[in-house]
Amino acid sequence: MPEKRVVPVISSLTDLESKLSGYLNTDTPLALLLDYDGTLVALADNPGSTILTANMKSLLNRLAAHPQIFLAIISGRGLRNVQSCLAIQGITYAGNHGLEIESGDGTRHDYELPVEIQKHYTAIVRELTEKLQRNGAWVEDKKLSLTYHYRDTPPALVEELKNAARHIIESHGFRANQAHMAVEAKPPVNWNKGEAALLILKNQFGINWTQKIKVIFAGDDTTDEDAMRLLQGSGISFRVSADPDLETYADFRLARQSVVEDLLTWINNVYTN
Ligand SMILES: O=P(O)(O)OC[C@H]1O[C@H](O[C@H]2O[C@H](CO)[C@@H](O)[C@H](O)[C@H]2O)[C@H](O)[C@@H](O)[C@@H]1O
Repeated sequence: MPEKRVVPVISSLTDLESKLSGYLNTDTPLALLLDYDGTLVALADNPGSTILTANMKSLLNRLAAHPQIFLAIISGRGLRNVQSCLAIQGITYAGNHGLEIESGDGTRHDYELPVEIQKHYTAIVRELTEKLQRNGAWVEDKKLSLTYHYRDTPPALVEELKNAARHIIESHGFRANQAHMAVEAKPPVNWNKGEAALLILKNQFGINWTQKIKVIFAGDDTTDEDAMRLLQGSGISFRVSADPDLETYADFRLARQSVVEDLLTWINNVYTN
């Protein structure tokens, strides 16, 4: 059973070139799996205000177009939402922490939530909205999972609202995950970003994908740890965090979100030089 631990940090392109020298080569295909918020874009005040920089967009488009690179985005956002944020055609997207997946050719995989769980979801949205959508906090209803945001809540009220939200979520049997200035409510099913990543890789490369490809995953949040855990030993994963004491299932820590640009630049350099 893998365990979380403090891992080496990467702070620059030079670091990547030295610490991962030889991991990638032009003869071996690469599956590049990436989270969105806090990874491809800096966190913003509101989910509608994230900015994908021109250089990141250009790097992602170049990587997506490379014949040896398979690109998938695995996000906590709703599927259509994250697709519209990136607007890159022909790649695979997973939304709602992997509950809904659409590949580049339009093939879908939708995790069927049992009716009982769907009823609880509706009840959580109603209860959170009625009781706790106040003092700047709000409910992002993504139809399969939700995010309770409290970024604009006065600090003195945060603990109270957060605890009350967790209580409502858990009283309906849902999982409450701490996220960035938010609590994510996820259905109690054995499906997460890690399971979604494995399914995407199997569908794209077959059951023996570990023998055919290199895999890189990057994410910044607690929900990304599921992918880091399940990919341990079969790929290399990176957790974006400024915390030197952070314990993670990833292989490396990226010191800040801007180092993701270095990661994409490094991959682009390997495959295009
Ligand atoms: O899995 P991700 O792609 O990282 O999505 C995780 C959640 O991201 C969004 O919330 C977070 O980012 C917002 C914009 O930067 C920020 O305002 C908020 O405080 C963060 O929690 C998104 O709104 C959620 O739906 C995603 O689950």
